[in-house]
Amino acid sequence: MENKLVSSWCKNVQTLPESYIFPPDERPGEIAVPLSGSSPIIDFNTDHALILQQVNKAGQDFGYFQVINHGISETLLEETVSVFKEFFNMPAEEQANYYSVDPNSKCRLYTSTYNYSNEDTHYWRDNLTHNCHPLEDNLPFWPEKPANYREVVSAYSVETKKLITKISDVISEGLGFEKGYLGGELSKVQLLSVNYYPPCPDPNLALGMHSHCDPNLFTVLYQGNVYGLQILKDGKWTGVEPLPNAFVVFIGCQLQIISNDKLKSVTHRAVTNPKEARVSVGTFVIPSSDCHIEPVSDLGKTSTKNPLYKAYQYKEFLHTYATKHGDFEAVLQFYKL
Ligand SMILES: O=C(O)CCC(=O)C(=O)O
Ligand SMILES: [Fe+2]
Repeated sequence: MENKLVSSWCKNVQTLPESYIFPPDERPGEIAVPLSGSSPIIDFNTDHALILQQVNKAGQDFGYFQVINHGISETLLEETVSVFKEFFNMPAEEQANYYSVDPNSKCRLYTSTYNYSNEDTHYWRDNLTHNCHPLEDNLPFWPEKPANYREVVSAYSVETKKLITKISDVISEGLGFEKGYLGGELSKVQLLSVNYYPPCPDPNLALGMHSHCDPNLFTVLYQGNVYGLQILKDGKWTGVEPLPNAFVVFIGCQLQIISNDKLKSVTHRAVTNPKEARVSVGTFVIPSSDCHIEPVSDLGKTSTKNPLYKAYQYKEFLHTYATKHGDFEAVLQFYKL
């Protein structure tokens, strides 16, 4: 397929092309929505019991939280974002080497969604996706340019893996499971998904990413310092403020089901802005495709007594999620007992 990346043609464009203008009822409207002042921020360098309590509360009330003092250096975060910016600013001929909409390809560079050719309206974003671990198996498929891509992104993947284990353990403990319960098959895959949102000529008419819940276990997102992320809270789109060096953690659909609705998965999307390119670096923690998923009671040993959802294999969930076009409410209804 022809290279349609927004980053490869948008620099010469002053008005938003028709195919990026959403119908009036789907537009983000005034983008200066109030940022969520009560946004849950959790300091990972504090009392362990307090962290467990805060993670549980945020997962129940908000479906996401921001983590500060997580142990990943500011320098590495800056270097990582700068490598991705360079990647998305390479000449179109270079980018074309990585362009792929094949969901089975080991490294995918595409624009809007995988469904570009059938979309009514396109999203103002490009995306690069590849697996991270084990590094030695996956690294050969990663971009070779910019020259330091593999070195910097390896370091980032290793550090985020450590953070993912910390987060996974506090969520496990907070739910009353033993430490490590959410590791293993439930967290088998670490998928890197980098979004690039170039400055947009008319952010009130366009969207960067569609409204969705993450279908996986949980997601760790570094959104840098440019605003664009919004969550749907009490029926209103609310901004998630970019905090210096913070990670946003989203409770995924699988955690909502495993926790029998104790934790909630929150609907979110991305809007654009006219001035600054925005890079968001998502790491999706994903169960193996054969992984057995069901609501689990305390200590994670037996199925819960009053399960709200029936058991399934993760790959079945993905199939249902696709047939329901990512509508999580409809998917939940499908698995409801
Ligand atoms: O760009 C963002 O802030 C949102 C990214 C996101 O929700 C995702 O990649 O699933
Ligand atoms: Fe997401």
